[in-house]
Amino acid sequence: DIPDGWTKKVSRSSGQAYYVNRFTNESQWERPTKPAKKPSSEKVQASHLLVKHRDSRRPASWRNENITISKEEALEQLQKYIVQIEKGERSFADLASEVSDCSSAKRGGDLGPFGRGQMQRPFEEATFALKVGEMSGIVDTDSGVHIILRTA
Ligand SMILES: N=C(N)NCCC[C@H](NC(=O)[C@@H]1CCC/C1=C/[C@H](COP(=O)(O)O)NC=O)C(N)=O
Repeated sequence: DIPDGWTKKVSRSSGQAYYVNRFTNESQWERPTKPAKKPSSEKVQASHLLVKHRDSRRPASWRNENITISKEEALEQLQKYIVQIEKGERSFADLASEVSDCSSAKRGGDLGPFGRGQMQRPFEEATFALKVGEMSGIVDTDSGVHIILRTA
């Protein structure tokens, strides 16, 4: 029969067998060859500074009800913020609270603890790859362009 963690089902439309990962509920046509992986329950905590642009999924924020800058312009702004933080001219939280286009700006950019599957994938991958206390480079999501500071 099939490896642990998988359920075999038959597609009503095609009569084909398919396999469901009991932990993630993801399904696949291919017959699984190894046990289904349990998503780790590991939590991380991070703050971010988000600069939205006209192609953002929601081009509006607490500080600007109609965001029209181009993605190129947003990247230039973010690059300047990175330099200010790396030179120690501004703290991450201080700058995020002033310029971040996310409501988390009110909390210095803090998003609170989160596990896998909660944030957009590029943001999640970048955060989980950081050590605690480390700042990311520029991370691109449907929300806009971000820098991330992992805090826990
Ligand atoms: N669990 C917490 N704290 N809140 C739920 C987060 C939902 C999550 N959000 C994101 O992935 C974006 C990118 C990283 C942070 C983030 C914040 C967005 C960015 O702004 P928006 O594009 O939404 O206008 N504002 C709030 O959600 C998602 N799966 O869409």
